Amino acid sequence: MATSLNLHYNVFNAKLNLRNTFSYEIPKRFLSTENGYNKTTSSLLKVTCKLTSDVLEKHVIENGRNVISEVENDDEKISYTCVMKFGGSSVASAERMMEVASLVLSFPEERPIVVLSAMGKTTNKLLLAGEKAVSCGVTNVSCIEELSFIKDLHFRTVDQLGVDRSVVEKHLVELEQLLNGIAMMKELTKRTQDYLVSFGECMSTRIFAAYLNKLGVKARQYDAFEMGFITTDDFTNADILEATYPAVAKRLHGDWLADPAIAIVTGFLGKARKSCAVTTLGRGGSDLTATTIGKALGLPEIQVWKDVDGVLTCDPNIYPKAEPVPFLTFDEAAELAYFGAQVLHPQSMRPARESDIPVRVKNSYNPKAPGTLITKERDMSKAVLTSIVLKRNVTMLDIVSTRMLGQYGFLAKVFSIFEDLGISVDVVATSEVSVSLTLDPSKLWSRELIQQELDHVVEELEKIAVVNLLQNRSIISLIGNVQKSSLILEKAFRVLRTLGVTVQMISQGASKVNISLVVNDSEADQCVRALHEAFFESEYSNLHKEYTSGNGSVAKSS
Ligand SMILES: Nc1ncnc2c1ncn2[C@@H]1O[C@H](COP(=O)(O)OP(=O)(O)O)[C@@H](O)[C@H]1O
Ligand SMILES: N[C@@H](CC(=O)OP(=O)(O)O)C(=O)O
Repeated sequence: MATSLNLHYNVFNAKLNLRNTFSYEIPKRFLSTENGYNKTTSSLLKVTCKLTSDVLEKHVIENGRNVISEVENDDEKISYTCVMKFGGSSVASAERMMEVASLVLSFPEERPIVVLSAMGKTTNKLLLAGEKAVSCGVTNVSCIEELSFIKDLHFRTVDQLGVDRSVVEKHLVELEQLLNGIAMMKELTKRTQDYLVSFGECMSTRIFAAYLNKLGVKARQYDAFEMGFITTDDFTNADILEATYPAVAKRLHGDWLADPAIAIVTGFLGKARKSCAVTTLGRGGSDLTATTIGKALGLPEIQVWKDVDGVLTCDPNIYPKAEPVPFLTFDEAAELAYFGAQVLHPQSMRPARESDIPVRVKNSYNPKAPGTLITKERDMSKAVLTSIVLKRNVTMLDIVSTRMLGQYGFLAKVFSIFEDLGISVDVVATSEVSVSLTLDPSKLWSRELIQQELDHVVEELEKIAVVNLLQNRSIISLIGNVQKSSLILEKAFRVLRTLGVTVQMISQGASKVNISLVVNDSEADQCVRALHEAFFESEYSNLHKEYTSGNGSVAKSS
């Protein structure tokens, strides 16, 4: 196999000095006559050189591209070929773990890194157990229902899988000790909360690795906080730092070269750079773990396995007729996740987009379904609406200038108030003297914006403006081709008018893939269902298809 690589010139040089050999073709533009390249030969030159972990690492860091799958080695491929993330629902029981194991092993040509979330609803149970421990008193910790549930689930799972109980015993003892500590201190800090929830992923990965080993498949378990995931110290919502990429690449490649084994990595976790304590990446953060590993190793594909047939046209819990979306761009997926589609972590697209690695969302309950492929670009010529997303419990502010400040000064002051208070703004619409905006309902991913903070925002804004605070609003985001915004809006407004719903704010995002509408919370579900029917099910959707394929026009057909 000889494939062209976007090799950096000096990496190419470095590679020529090596002993073990592999070969690939390098595009002419990356070659120099200094390396003995003869310009009269073909545009691609086949190069033979040695591969070491240093070279792999350097190449991956400098090029962000996959070498592993492109490298030819006479005997075997060199290292990992793909990352597969399985969420909590995919590993909720022993039965599910067996299915995931057979799914992983059904790709014998792959050498996967498997990222796992905690089993089922373990993270929620751990959080609840922590809250109960704060107030239940030390003597009652062992009676916390959620602790018993977690113990039962994990012991039952290891027993059913036929692996030794010692795989999780130590963690379950430590978990109870931690809950005792929380009960004693009558306090659950965010730092302790992160340590508490980390037990979920630490146990699921240990069980799964032990099970693969029992099957005779060599697997090695990794705690992300011990293998190079370095984050900010923002407990419960930490950001991954750049140093993570080389550290993770070095660790995984080094271990593979020393002793090849399937890697089983805890999702969602990291290690705080300053305090060195365990951090979490925000709820649903295992998706981000997977894309980070994909980027670190420059893998050809990142697979995210869920309990649905891919990213759907809307949340199936709101409307069960939601259908899979076959293709998405990174921008669409990021916008969709940010505006509330639970299916992907809001930050998870960033590493994939930065390294241009396709992300495939698949269903572990239905592996044959094609799923959703997320890439940098896709053919948008026929795309109108891709998905409808709902974000509930949004607070909206109408801020009208008292003209104390000029136009620039007014907007600058408004946004500096939000910055000072550390509150994220979602959707914004401005006129010369007023601005309407919505606030992220969870200033931090896990915590509600509290009334006291809102009062403080209003107090600050009232120094320069007349402020109207509107709560219990929802943002309906129409993700799709904003080039067709007239068509989308025409149809959306017709639907909303039929329902008698007043749209309180509209914003067309700079991303060019999102039009957001603000409505009352109480009307939101009904709007999503009606919009879904109109865009994806009714004769209207056929009208769209006709229109977008150039066979008709809205004016003519309507
Ligand atoms: N647009 C959407 N497409 C697909 N799933 C969605 C969407 N919006 C919400 N969901 C919900 O997200 C769930 C999958 O996300 P999540 O529970 O985080 O998966 P996992 O735990 O397997 O990673 C689905 O079961 C579905 O209920
Ligand atoms: N277990 C964590 C991390 C995660 O990503 O979970 P899931 O993949 O099940 O959404 C959570 O519940 O938030």
